[in-house]
Amino acid sequence: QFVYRYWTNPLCKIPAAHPLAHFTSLWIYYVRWRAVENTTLKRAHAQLGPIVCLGPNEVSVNCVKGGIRDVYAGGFEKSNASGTFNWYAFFSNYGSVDNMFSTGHNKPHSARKRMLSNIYSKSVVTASPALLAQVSSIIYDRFLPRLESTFSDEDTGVLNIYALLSAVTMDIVTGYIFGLKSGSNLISNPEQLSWFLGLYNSRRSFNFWPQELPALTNFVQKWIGYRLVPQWVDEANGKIEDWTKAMCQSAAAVTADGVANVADTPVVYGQLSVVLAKEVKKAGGEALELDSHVASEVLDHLAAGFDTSGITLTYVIHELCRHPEVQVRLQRELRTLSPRIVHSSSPSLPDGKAVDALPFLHAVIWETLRLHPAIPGPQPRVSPPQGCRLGSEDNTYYVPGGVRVSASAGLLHLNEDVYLYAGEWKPERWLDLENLDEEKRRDMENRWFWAFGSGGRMCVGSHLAVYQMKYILAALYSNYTTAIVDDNGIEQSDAYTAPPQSDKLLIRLQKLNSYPSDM
Ligand code: HEM
Repeated sequence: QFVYRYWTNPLCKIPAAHPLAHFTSLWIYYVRWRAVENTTLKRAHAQLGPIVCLGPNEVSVNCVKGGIRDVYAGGFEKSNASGTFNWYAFFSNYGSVDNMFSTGHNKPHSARKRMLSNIYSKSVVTASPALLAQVSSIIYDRFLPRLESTFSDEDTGVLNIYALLSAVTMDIVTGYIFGLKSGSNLISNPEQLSWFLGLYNSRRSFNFWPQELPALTNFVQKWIGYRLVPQWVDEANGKIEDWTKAMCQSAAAVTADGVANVADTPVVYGQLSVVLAKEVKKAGGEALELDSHVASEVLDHLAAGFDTSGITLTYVIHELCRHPEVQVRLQRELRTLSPRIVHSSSPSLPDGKAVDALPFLHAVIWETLRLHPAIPGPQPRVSPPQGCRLGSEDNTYYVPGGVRVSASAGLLHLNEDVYLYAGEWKPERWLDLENLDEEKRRDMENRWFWAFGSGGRMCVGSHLAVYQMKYILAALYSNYTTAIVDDNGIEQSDAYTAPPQSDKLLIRLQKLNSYPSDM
């Protein structure tokens, strides 16, 4: 039967990433358990080409045509038809309450996405008076004073910038979701920041069992009484859920009292709770249910939003420290902003459009998203019931329905034909793109650039992410020069979301105005 299954499986024609891959999934599970999946896939694609077989029911693709264009723009679902496989179900909250990200099937997913996409669109984000007021307050009243305070520390100007960036991005994202009054203030509360990061980061190494083998994980716990995931991980999740619900309740109270200050507008929470309330009413549901649905959705946004943006900013800063000449060029560009983002300008910020239009700031962020994507790992989908053909133009293979298919930004971004010297950080590659041949430009900018994914499940928060990252970097480098103090363990973790292995980057700030030539 084993041999029969092998010969009748169409995937056995696809080059195998390992001699066992055509026969069993054990090999790829072992790779995932050891947390070496990204490295393993990189090697496999380099040796075997743009499509490789990872198991009897699984392939990885690393091309645009016959790859991400068909799978992601083609609307492959996250869940199989029977609903027994959905890798993203792990991201539901409050005891399996789904959100947009965790929803397996496309129809309910698009209904939820329609409720939210307008408030995260580029036009709304760049023109939002509430967001501008929130970012102004967070930058001038929290972030710049926190940076300044490092000069009264014993180790003058030295700080773990990764932790602070997690705090700024969380404060901005929760500010937009819940309003400034109800959102977090992790920048000014170092104890709350360590409490939150402790809970959030400690769970990572336990993702494998519940995410890859949820049925086995439940079975072992129920029938053998052994927990593959320790109880304290559930408790940590519970505390993060309670923290989020408290922010929801505060935003509801602020709304009920009438929002007095534009910065306190709970933009996302406000819209979502109104639209979902209508849905629940139509379906005849309970108020309690509504609260959990709203909370599950916004918890996913705040987690997705702070983590990925904080990781990206950490690598921008690390690269800028390693390339002081690029840092000087960026600082020179930031001096053209009006007003400049220095303390004396408070509370005015330059217009979002002006910050967005700075070409060099854009280039350093884009090059970092390319070389150090915050989500470099595979994004699994399921082939449609009728099957499909995948692989590069001259070499395509039939893939039957129900097969796990994925692509990875960390691999697509290393294509030397599209990004010359792909392994090097070269922000200048993003400048003067209009001088490039149209096809080449589209390859670089759209087709192969995949930091935010593509298709219907693409990142809904990409414009908010870019908006906040630009303001944060502009504020930092308008005031300081940065240098590395300790970057041991800065290499990205081999994971779906990939923070620095050490969870830290120690840098030293030097005030810019101490350099007359920089003024
Ligand atoms: C540099 C920052 C960011 C990066 C690199 C990033 C990347 C991504 C990627 C690659 C996906 C698709 C993942 C998959 O399908 O496996 C995604 C989805 C998503 N992201 Fe982001 N993201 C960022 C910031 C944000 C922010 C600020 C938010 C806040 C709202 C956010 C919210 C979401 C949500 C809700 C989804 C699910 C979308 C859907 O299911 O349709 N992300 N993100």
